[in-house]
Formats: sequence, structure tokens, C-alpha cells
Amino acid sequence: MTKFSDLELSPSTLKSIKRMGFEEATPIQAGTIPVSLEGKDVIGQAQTGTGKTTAFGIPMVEKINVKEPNVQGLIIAPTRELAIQVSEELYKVGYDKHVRVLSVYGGQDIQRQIRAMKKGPHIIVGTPGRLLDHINRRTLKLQNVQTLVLDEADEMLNMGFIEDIESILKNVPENRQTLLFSATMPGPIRKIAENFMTDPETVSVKSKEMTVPHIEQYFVKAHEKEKFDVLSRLLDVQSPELAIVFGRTKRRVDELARALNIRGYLAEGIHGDLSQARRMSVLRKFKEGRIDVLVATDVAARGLDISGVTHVYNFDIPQDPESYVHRIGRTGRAGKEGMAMTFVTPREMNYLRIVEQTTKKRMTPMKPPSRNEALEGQQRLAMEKIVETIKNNELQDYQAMAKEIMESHTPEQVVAAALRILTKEPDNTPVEITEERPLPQKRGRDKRDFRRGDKKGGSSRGRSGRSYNSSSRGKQQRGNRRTRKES
Ligand SMILES: Nc1ncnc2c1ncn2[C@@H]1O[C@H](COP(=O)(O)OP(=O)(O)OP(=O)(O)O)[C@@H](O)[C@H]1O
Ligand SMILES: [Mg+2]
Repeated sequence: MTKFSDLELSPSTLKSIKRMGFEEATPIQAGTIPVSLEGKDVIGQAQTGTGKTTAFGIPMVEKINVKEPNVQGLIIAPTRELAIQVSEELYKVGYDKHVRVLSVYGGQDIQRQIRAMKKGPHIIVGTPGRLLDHINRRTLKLQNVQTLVLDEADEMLNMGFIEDIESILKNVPENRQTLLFSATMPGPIRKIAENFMTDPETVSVKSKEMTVPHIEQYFVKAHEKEKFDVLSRLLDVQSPELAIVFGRTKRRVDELARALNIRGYLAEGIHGDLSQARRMSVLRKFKEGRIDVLVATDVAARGLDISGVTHVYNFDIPQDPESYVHRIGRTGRAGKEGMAMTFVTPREMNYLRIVEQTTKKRMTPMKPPSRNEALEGQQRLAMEKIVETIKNNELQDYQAMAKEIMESHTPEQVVAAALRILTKEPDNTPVEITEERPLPQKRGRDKRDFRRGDKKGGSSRGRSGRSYNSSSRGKQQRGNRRTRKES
């Protein structure tokens, strides 16, 4: 176990870390911080929820000269929500050193960002599209950048983003330090990464599996038409505190959110077509527990750290194993327990096996619950509420009425009636969910074929024909120019 105090950090950074409540460094932090502090380029790979943000945040903050009011650290992240979250974490790490951190992302008033830029931030966290926008307007100068981080590096170096990244990097000094972090790093992407780095050192936290051990992983075999009823019943049986349901497309997410509400769940959807204000408000409500179920496209799959997510449901099996790893990684963070259920149609079983091969972890089959099991789950929840109320001794005002009712009814009758009132009975109200086409049958033996998903029908990622196995980067780029819009 490495303590932060063993890592030769400055007193101000140690003070900030203490304020954040961290004592021991996680393995990826212990492994990468010393190497990064030496000034080396680093590729850091470790499972989801293991503190990679602080792992790159600490060395970046350590290197900042706060007396110089210019941008010395640049962090690029794939989504707006992640950019905001990472900037908040960096603000905390740099708090006692008085490091100024600014996030810039699409959907936010650019004039406001320009004004903030004039205050001389030391660290900028941004999404590629908006960063380029500022570079082109000459409102962002990067010639003093000493440390560059690509969070979710494999995603950032994927086809849809790579051109933007290359354009941004043209504005960053060549002799900067480059740090790349992700929970996944497919071989071909690692090769691309090396082109952007100088003699990088790879630090990967070795573990048997790619996913964290405290996420229980299940799969549920169901026909497309049955999936929504299965989801409703699972929600009833498992009664998650906070759950994320991932759907393949934006339309899917909208329909699922609507349908869940019809069946009495507090659910809202989030995807790239919503306004930024809406996206933020949905996420805030979810974090505050004002909604129980967040329905999302992969826009919420990477990096988001929402404490208390107990369950992840893959309503549609993800198209590539990396996406699976990141989606289920929204639960089981920082050592907490989590549960992940992946729905798979009989025709998509091949995809499940490929996910398992990549993660090196078998998913346990789970039978879809029956109506009775769903009812029992909800009754149990009602019962827990009753027991909790007894424990909290909040009964004074109710004792007299309780005595009165007991004169004419048995205790079982009374409790059963109370349970009935408190129980949300399984709801079979018909809902409309447009059927998704199953993922294309996997033809080749090569597992990389898996990535050639057909994303027709309004993909959340707005790109198609994703493939890592093209031999030349140039070819990849030409074939996929600007396929990826910032989401
Ligand atoms: N040393 C530490 N001790 C305790 N908690 C920590 C420590 N470092 C980070 N955390 C907490 O762990 C959680 C996950 O951290 P973080 O979001 O950086 O994970 P990640 O590895 O980037 O995950 P992902 O791959 O999903 O992006 C956060 O809530 C963070 O505050
Ligand atoms: Mg992260």
C-alpha cells in the first residue's frame, strides 16, 4: 500500500488530497504518479473507477507555475459531462496551490468561456470540438502547455475524434509531456497513441479480468419483444437505488424513458441530441436521487463518476467489448459493489461471447423474473420501509389508530393491507418500443470484425463502420472524415 505522503508531493498538493479524503493511493496512482513526476510520457491503464483522474491530476498540478497566468496543462475528454467532472476534480487537487482550472465544452455560451479564458487559467479541460473552436478564434493559446492528457485515450484516438485531436496537437509544443489514460486500450489504438508520444512508459494495473471483481455480471437471454417486460420486472425484483439503463440509439433512449415513466418508474433519458441545459439538469436530478433510473446512450458510458449507481442494465448489448467495460464500470466504483445485467437476443449470443473473451470474465446467466417474483421484490421493499419506520420510532401519532383496527382484524390482515397499499405492483401497461434490428451476424473468425457494427437507426455516436483493423491510419481517416461530432 502506498500512502500519498510516500510519493514526494508538495505540501500544498498533499493538503488538497487530504481534504479530498484520500489516504492511500490506488494502484494506478501509485504506479503512474512517480513516473509522470519524472517527466516521462505515460500510458496508464486500469479498471474503471480506480482513480485515474487523480493519477493524472496530481502530476499536472505539481508542474504548474501558478505565478504564470497562462495555460500550462491541457486535458481533452470525449464528452461535456466528463470535461466538467474532470475539471471539478482537478480544481480540488489544485485547491491549496491556487491552480485555476477552466472547462470548455460545446453547448455553453462561448462568450462566457472567452471571458473566463482572459482570467488566465492554468489548466483547461475541454471537449475536442470546442477546444478547436477556441483555437481557431485565437481565444485559446497553447504554446505554454507542458502537460497534455487524453482522458479516455482510446476513445479520443478512435476514428471519430482523431482528426480533431491531431489539429489540436499542432498547437501544443512538441516537447510537452503526454499522459494517456483509459480502462481499455486495444492494441491498434495503442500503436496510434505511440505516434503522439515520446518513448512512452506503459503502466497497466495487472489483473486477471478487465472489469472490477466487485461488479456481479449477468446476462439475460430474451427476445427483442420481451426485453421491456424483463426490464420492468428486474427493476421490481432488484429495486436498485440508482440504475443506468443503456440503449443503443437516441430514439431507443427516448422510448425507454417514456415507457418506464408509464410503468411508474422515475426515469429520464440523456443523449447527444438534448440541449446542454437539459443534459445537465437530468444528470443533476439523477445525482440527487430525484430520478431513480437514468436511460442513456454511450454518451454516459465513459468516465462519469456518480456515486450510488448500484445497477447497470444493458438493454441492448453493446457493439464492442470496450463499450461494455465502460458501461458496466458506472457501478462498482471506488471499491463499492455493483450489478450489471446485459440483455441479449438469441441471435446476438456471439457478441456476448466476444465481450467475455475480451474482459476474461464469464457472465452468469439469469432467468427473467416471473410476475410473482417481481411482486415479491416490491413487497419486500415495502416491508423494508415498514421495518425502517419501526426502527426510527416514528409511530407515536399512529398507535391509537393501530389499536383500534386491531380490535376487529388479525395482525396478518392489517399488515397485508398496509403492504398492499405500499407495494408498487408489477405494471403491465402496454408500451411502445420500436424494435431494434439485431446486430449483424458475426461472420469472420477475427474478433476485430466485431467492431464493424452497423449503426443504422440513429446511432448515438454518429459514426459507422468502426474498425480498428485498417492497416494505415491515413486510410482510416480518409474513409471516415468528420464522422464523429462532439456528443
Ligand atoms: N486514492 C483514492 N482513495 C479513495 N478514493 C479515491 C482515490 N482516488 C480516487 N478516488 C475516488 O474514486 C472514484 C473513481 O475515480 P475516477 O473517476 O478517477 O476513476 P477512473 O479510474 O477514472 O474511472 P473510469 O475508467 O470510469 O473513468 C472517484 O469518486 C474518486 O473520488
Ligand atoms: Mg476516468
